[in-house]
Amino acid sequence: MNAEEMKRAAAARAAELVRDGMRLGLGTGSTARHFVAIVGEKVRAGLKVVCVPTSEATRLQAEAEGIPLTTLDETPALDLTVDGADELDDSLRLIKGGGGALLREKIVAAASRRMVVIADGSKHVDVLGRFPLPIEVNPFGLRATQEAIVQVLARRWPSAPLTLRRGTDGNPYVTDGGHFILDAALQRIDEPEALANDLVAIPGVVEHGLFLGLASGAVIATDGGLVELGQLG
Ligand SMILES: O=C(CO)[C@H](O)[C@H](O)COP(=O)(O)O
Repeated sequence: MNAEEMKRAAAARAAELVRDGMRLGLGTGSTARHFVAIVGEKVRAGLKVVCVPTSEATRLQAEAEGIPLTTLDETPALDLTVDGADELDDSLRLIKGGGGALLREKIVAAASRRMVVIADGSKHVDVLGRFPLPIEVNPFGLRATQEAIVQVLARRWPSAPLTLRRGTDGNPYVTDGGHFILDAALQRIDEPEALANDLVAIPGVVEHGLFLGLASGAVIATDGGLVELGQLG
């Protein structure tokens, strides 16, 4: 299987969890895109669901698929969210935000009774951190917030690069919420809970890409077949 086939296979397994009447969170990224497409096929075949997209990109795709959408204001509790990840470990701790949608992804995951991660095997790691950790910040006071983050990181990572994410036009990348993203190249995060606590305490940090205690299960597509972690049902 090539990478796209693996993503599709993981998405198809997660789509088997979808039942009539469910309230779904729809993730963001190239793997979640397969899930949204499969849900679209099921909706056109008669499935009744309402969905909350985790980004404007996913909203556009879901609308094009004819998937009925709702908001967390109308529907504050969801049954299941299916989303991709940039990294996941055996304890279902994640790094997310490579696609820039971490804030809405985390809000939607936290509003869901279950979150199932879909990924290809390259995302499954022993220790989080090789993927740079996205940290979403308010543009106001960027420099001060950046320096505060550097100070916090310096306790464990004295020289970790912290880079302002830029778009293809060279300008700072702006999230759906109007924020910027700083990517922290940490290589290895041995205590993600401690780092998460430190980051949320910094004024100006809107959210970070450590998803801890949110995922209940995962479907990982490998050359040897699908591997399931945690609880899917
Ligand atoms: O967190 C995300 C977007 O903010 C994505 O879920 C993550 O980047 C994985 O994307 P892909 O499936 O394209 O590898």
